Amino acid sequence: MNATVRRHDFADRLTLADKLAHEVAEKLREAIAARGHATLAVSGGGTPKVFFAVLARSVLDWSKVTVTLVDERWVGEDNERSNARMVRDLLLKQNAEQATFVPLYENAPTPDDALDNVNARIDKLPQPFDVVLLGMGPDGHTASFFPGGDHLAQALALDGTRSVLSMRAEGAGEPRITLSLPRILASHALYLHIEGDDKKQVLDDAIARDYPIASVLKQTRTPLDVYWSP
Ligand SMILES: O=C(O)[C@H](O)[C@@H](O)[C@H](O)[C@H](O)COP(=O)(O)O
Repeated sequence: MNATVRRHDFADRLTLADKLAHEVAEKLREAIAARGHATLAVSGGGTPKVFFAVLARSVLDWSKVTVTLVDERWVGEDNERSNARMVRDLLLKQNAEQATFVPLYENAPTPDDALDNVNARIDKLPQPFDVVLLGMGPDGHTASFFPGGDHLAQALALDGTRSVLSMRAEGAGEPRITLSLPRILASHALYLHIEGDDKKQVLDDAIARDYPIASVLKQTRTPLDVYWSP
């Protein structure tokens, strides 16, 4: 049996960004109304940039929202590849400036040196998250679940107990730190945001080719909403 997967296709990326921001903002408002607080875990990379800019303008009580990352490249915020830098530059602006940000990176030589600290930081956040947003690479990775990753099996183990793991892989560039699959699936709402025909094809092929994203498609814990535009 596979996850419940709902596909939402849009004519262009701006329409997608608008609809997804509207949906996510509503989930955050509902969480605040129900629990007094909301948690949002976002992905890095290039795809979410427009969506972040739209979401940042959403009207809600951002002072009650905690934002963290699904994964991070092990670089400081002075590096253009830092996902934290992108989140600060694009999402934590305008109304969303009031949100609290919990980064995965800290100033340590390797993700392994910081792993206990980062795990403790993430474990302090409410579980489940209210909203988790995933992206996907052309190689079928999501979060930092890269094909051939050194901790891929541990990260994908549904009975794993660590929230955060380090990851090194040929396709990853620098060492990474990533939430585990069970920590990602512990979410009231789970989205995959992808753009382009190439990524649509990768997603369609994912289970047959056993790409890492297939682990999200095959689990039965958490329904997945896929937002796609050309
Ligand atoms: O830090 C990262 O690289 C991400 O969190 C990663 O999982 C991303 O979502 C995909 O690589 C897609 O990246 P693009 O949107 O740049 O294609």
